[in-house]
Amino acid sequence: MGIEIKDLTKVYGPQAAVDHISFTVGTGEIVGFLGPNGAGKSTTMKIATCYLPPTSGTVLVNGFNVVEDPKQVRRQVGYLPEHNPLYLDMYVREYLHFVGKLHGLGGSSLQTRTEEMIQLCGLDREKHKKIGALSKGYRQRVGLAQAMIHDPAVLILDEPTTGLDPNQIVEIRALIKEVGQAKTVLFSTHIMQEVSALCDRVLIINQGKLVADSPVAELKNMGRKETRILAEFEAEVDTSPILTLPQVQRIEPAGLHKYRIIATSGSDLRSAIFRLAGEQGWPLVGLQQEENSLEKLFQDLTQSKK
Ligand SMILES: Nc1ncnc2c1ncn2[C@@H]1O[C@H](COP(=O)(O)OP(=O)(O)OP(=O)(O)O)[C@@H](O)[C@H]1O
Repeated sequence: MGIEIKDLTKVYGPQAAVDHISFTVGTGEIVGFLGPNGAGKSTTMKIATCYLPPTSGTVLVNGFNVVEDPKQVRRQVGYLPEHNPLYLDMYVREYLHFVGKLHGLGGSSLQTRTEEMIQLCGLDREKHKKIGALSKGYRQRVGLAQAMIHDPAVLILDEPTTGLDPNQIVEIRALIKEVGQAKTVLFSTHIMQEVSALCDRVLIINQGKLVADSPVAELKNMGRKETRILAEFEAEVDTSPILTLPQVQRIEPAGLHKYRIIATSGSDLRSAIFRLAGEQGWPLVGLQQEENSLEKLFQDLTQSKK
């Protein structure tokens, strides 16, 4: 079931911050939500977590409608908002207890869930501190712990790694990956490597409109009219026999003893080139199919519409 969004629009005055978007996030999927500043990511996430009403369209979270059944939606969903508002004067454990109680937990299940979240989110060493005394990374962990305390099936995380140092980024990503094995996760980010590292699928939104919804691997080949293979040799070689391979269009120099072989789209010529190198006695040391960079693709999809 996961998240089902159909023809969602949110209008602020004259501006359509979200403009007729539709997508689904299936159970057990981790999906990255990308877009430039002001594209409509947070607005979409706030609607899916019942913090904002939609102007029109339908949003279902695990089958429950955000407008008709917000109580059920809140039970199904854990939300880490962009600015992660926390009560800085509360102690970590006290705060998690407080949030757990808001979700209707009590007695031993409240104690157990709080301890589980402290362990899962790596908060054990910091659990006796006030939230105000924690570093940004640890506050983010508290934010994740509060989002998961009621064991929701769906997690919606708005820029969960923004402002963290590289070590903390790696740790929070690992945590998302771990919890994502059992839950549906939609998270927004500006970091392309994060999408490659974490996601099954990526959504790109620009000026309120969805401009891509695709598996990460497919996205890397999107818009590509040709296949490019980078071949590296130990010494200079006469590459003209490569031009006789079917589908090869041209060869360009790409550095010392390196050549970029350009072929028609969809053809993977690596094994043919490997065989040819053996026949010709070429000292081949590297053979690699080049992918689109996600950064470039993101620019293409989000700048052309401005
Ligand atoms: N309460 C509001 N009133 C008026 N306009 C708003 C309001 N909230 C958001 N907007 C506008 O809606 C658009 C989408 O904003 P949103 O916060 O959803 O973008 P975003 O993709 O999350 O951006 P960022 O990456 O910068 O967080 C922006 O132009 C923003 O100024």
